[in-house]
Amino acid sequence: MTDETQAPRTAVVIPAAGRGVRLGPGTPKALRTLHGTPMLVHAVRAMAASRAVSLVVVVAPSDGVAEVRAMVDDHLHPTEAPSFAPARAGGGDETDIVVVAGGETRQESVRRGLDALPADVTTVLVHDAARPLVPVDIVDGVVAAVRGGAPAVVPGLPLSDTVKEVGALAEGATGPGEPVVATPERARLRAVQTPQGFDREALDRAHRQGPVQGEGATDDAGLCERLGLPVVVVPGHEEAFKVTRPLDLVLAEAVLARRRANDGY
Ligand SMILES: Nc1ccn([C@@H]2O[C@H](COP(=O)(O)OP(=O)(O)OP(=O)(O)O)[C@@H](O)[C@H]2O)c(=O)n1
Ligand SMILES: C[C@](O)(CO)[C@H](O)COP(=O)(O)O
Repeated sequence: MTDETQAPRTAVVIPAAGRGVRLGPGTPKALRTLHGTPMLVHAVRAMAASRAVSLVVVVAPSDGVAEVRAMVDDHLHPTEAPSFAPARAGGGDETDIVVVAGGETRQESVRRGLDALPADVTTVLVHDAARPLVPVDIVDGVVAAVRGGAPAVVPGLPLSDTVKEVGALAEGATGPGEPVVATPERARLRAVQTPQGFDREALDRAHRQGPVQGEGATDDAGLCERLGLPVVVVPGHEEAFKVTRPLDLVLAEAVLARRRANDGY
């Protein structure tokens, strides 16, 4: 329950508890470095660059909470101050950072982050640590859409590939490939990114509903769709891509190098 007498407050939950299996063996993905800085720190900075964001909840690997807390303090609280003042577009207040332990799935990690939010938070963003380079304009666009009345907002981009739906091969069957069962109309598809933005009450409700069958909900907006809530897509950005496979690391380093050359980032 939120206190209507207080100013609306926006918080971000950053799930960062994944292992990064698709990236290959090594340190958990969110703790790997890009241009010498952990991916998670890039992601926190990207969120805190928005004037709207006053609290970030980082969801760390359950065996790495102390390490992540120390990393956050090293990179973002160098003077032991209780909160950190990021380089915001246009200046602004400071951002508090809380670190909590994650779960076995992304969905469980997000729920644990939601459980850590104070009562006065009315708008929640959920942002993958694995999307460290999202520009602040995208964050602001999502927040504006939620504050404008949309209960669930996702940034998205049109696809450049044609997408095929495939069926499963019958048990024991062999064949030259997976059978194609449909080709959805590409113009109506969007590849969705994060941060996804929500009315806090709607997202809490979506996370409290029963278990999801099959692959599960691969994003938080999907849980809202199951409740029948309207979800809208706002423009995403190509630099908000998810670092998933080794080639994505090469792209991320190249984007950072271009930013550094262009504006000394
Ligand atoms: N149990 C989990 C699994 C994922 N995540 C987070 O959810 C985001 C998106 O997930 P993904 O890119 O799939 O990350 P991983 O699960 O680490 O990757 P993989 O599936 O390759 O192991 C990441 O920031 C990841 O840290 C999480 O907090 N808790
Ligand atoms: C939430 C997400 O980033 C939206 O595209 C995506 O669904 C996460 O998927 P992952 O398999 O957990 O990386």
